[in-house]
Amino acid sequence: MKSINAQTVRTKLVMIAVTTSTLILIITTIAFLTLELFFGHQDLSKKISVLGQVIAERSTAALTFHDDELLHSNLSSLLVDSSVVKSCIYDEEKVLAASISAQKDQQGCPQMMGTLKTNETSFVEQYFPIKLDNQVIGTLYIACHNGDIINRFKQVSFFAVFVLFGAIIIALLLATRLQRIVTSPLRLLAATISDIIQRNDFSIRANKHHDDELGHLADIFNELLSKIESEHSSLKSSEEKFRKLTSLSPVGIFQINPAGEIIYVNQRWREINNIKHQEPDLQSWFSNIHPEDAPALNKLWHRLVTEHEDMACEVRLIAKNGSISWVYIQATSLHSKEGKLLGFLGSVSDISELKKAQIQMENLAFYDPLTGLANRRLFKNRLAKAVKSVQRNNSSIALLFLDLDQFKRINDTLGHNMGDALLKEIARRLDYNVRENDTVCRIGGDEFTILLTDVNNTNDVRIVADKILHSLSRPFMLNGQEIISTVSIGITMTPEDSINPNTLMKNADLAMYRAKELGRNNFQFFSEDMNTAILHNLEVEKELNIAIKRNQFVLMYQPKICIADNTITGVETLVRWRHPEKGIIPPDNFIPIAEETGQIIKIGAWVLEHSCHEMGALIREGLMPKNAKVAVNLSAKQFSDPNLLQTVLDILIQSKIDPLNLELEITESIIMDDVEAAIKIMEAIKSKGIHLAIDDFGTGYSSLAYLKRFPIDVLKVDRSFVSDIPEDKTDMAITSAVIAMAHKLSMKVVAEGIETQEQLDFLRENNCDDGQGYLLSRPLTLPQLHHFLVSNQKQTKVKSRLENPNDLSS
Ligand SMILES: Nc1nc2c(ncn2[C@@H]2O[C@H](COP(=O)(O)O[C@H]3[C@@H](O)[C@H](n4cnc5c(=O)[nH]c(N)nc54)O[C@@H]3COP(=O)(O)O)[C@@H](O)[C@H]2O)c(=O)[nH]1
Repeated sequence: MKSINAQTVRTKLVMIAVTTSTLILIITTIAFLTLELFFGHQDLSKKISVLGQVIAERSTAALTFHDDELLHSNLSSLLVDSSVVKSCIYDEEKVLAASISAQKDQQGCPQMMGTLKTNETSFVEQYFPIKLDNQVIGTLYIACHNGDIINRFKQVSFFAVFVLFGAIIIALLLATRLQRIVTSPLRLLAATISDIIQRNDFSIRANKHHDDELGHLADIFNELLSKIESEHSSLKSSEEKFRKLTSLSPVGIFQINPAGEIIYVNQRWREINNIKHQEPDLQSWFSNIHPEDAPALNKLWHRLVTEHEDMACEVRLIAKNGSISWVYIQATSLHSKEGKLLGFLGSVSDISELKKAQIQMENLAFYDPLTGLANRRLFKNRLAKAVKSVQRNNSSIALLFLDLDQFKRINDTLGHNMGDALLKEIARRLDYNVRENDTVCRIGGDEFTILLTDVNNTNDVRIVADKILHSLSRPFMLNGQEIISTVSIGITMTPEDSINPNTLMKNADLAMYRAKELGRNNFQFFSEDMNTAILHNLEVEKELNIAIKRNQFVLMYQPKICIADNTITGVETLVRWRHPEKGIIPPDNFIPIAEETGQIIKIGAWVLEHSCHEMGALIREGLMPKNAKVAVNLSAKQFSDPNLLQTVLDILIQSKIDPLNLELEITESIIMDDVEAAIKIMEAIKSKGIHLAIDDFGTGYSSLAYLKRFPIDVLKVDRSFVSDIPEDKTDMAITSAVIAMAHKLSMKVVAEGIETQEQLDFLRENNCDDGQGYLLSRPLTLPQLHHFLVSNQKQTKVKSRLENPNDLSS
């Protein structure tokens, strides 16, 4: 038999209802029957009491007068009542009269008063004192049989049991009916729920039958369903969104359950990991990770799984065909509201392209894209590290600073592509000539640096530098063309020279300049005197500032003479610095410093202004021919100064001379520095009618192709060619060729540094236009020039008179 808890609600309801009703009925019946019994007895007692009192009173006289007959008659009257079984009258002790119902009494009256008490349950007995004047003279005993009461009780009990059973049956029927009222809505609710579950349809609603608590329950249930339905639909739609998003996602998405099994991956994940159809599993996925990246990933993964720490890392995946791709894996743990671990969600992105770009960027950041060598940044980095290690290991390193000689010329004459090809080849040769531990770097343009580590002494470095010079001195074959390129190398050593990377760079740079000064294609070790030179230059710079402010410059004028007729064609202005303590300082001692510091702009303007002013005065005074020219040297910085032309024009206006009276001398090397830009500047100057001269021609590697394009009026043959005439036949040949070539290009030729008559004669024979040199005149101060011009004029007149005695005008 099932326990009550295991019973259905229906059974429970019926059982409870029936049991309750039965119990109530039984209790009620028992109470009723008990009362029935009790009241039966009470009625009987009352009846005996009334009868007893009446008979006791009526027996007083009979007893007083010993009237037995009356006593008997009184007692007999009692027997009229069918319930009275016996009645007796006693005097003090013994029975005086008795009336006994024959059918009902078996024992008769008790003989003695003392034995009157009895335990007889089937009788109701009472004693009544018979009094006379308040004196008990006897006792009336009445015993009634309770058989009627019992009979009645039995009948009532029978009826009650009958009613009880009837009531129980009715209760059972009603309980059955009642349980139906209660359980059928519940059953319908349960059916609705199972329907919803089976059909997974949250739009189904429970029917409400009555407006009672169950109806309310149906309402609440339906309300709950509405909520679930809306949440379900929003869950569905967000799930749908998630599915769509993940299917469209360019990122691979994966989900892992707490047991570590992959339970979801999107299409992109499959594509990235090259797992097309098979069920994805974590182990085989991780087995594709590059062995070098696996430990880091495993560590992070372990932390994710054990400590639920979010992870992100970049790893390489190896495909079946061996190709490698970079992926970025991110993962996080998922928890329920209660904090229970639900699993892990992660993403995988293919970052191969990004990595490629990153590597390229890194390469760009640290390597020279043209040559593939380390760039300045990487070099500085390595130099700083090397210097530190030198300090730790007591070793030595050497820093070589290389600058290609005349690279610009190659670039300009042969084109940038050729220049690039040359740089690449030079880079290759440099790299070839050093050890693997050494660093070769292109720090920009045509400048390279080399870091030689583990150097024992300067001899080691000499050997490398020699190797490099030798290697680069071999001709380069580029695009079928043979190119010669040399390099100047400055070398500094650490810790001897410095342990500061910046100072080392500066040292090497200085040494390289010294190598250039010493004729290029050589190497020089840094020495302290180079630093001394720097300090000297700084001193000069400071003093030049004062000189500019205090007008400490003076001009010298070196006349230019027409070689054919010895007439003055003009002067070249040569600046001097009249130092208050050091005396006259020649331009070579301060112009390069002024050029480097930019002070040349102010000094140059001052020279131009005074030159033009004096020339104007000399022309106006008639000491100079109207077409005479004052030649002013322009430095590189002046030439490229964007304000140059305006400055010159302003000065021409102020000094009131014609542009034709001004000639600007530019060295060949200035022009060759940036040919195209130089041509533009020269054309602008030329367009204003100002003459242009190439100074020091023959030293600056300009080619004929370029010369043709230069808007030049005068070509000044460098002193170095003139000085060896007539000893050096080559110089003579070059000088005559230059004169011829210049004439072909409609240029005038001025020969510089004429010191001997032979030189002058040679130049005259070769049709050189003008000459300049100590033979003709040293540079002169303004008063000296005045004197020179005056005496020259006189000489010219005398000579003219001698040659043309009839000409009165001269
Ligand atoms: N940018 C500027 N440069 C200038 C200026 N003034 C001069 N200079 C340049 O300084 C260099 C040296 O000039 P200087 O010491 O004045 O020497 C000049 C002549 O004195 C010297 N010269 C002339 N004739 C002879 C000679 O027969 N023999 C000989 N040994 N030297 C001689 O040559 C210098 C002039 O040369 P150049 O300019 O090439 O014609 C010099 O390069 C000047 O250009 C200035 O204001 N600005």
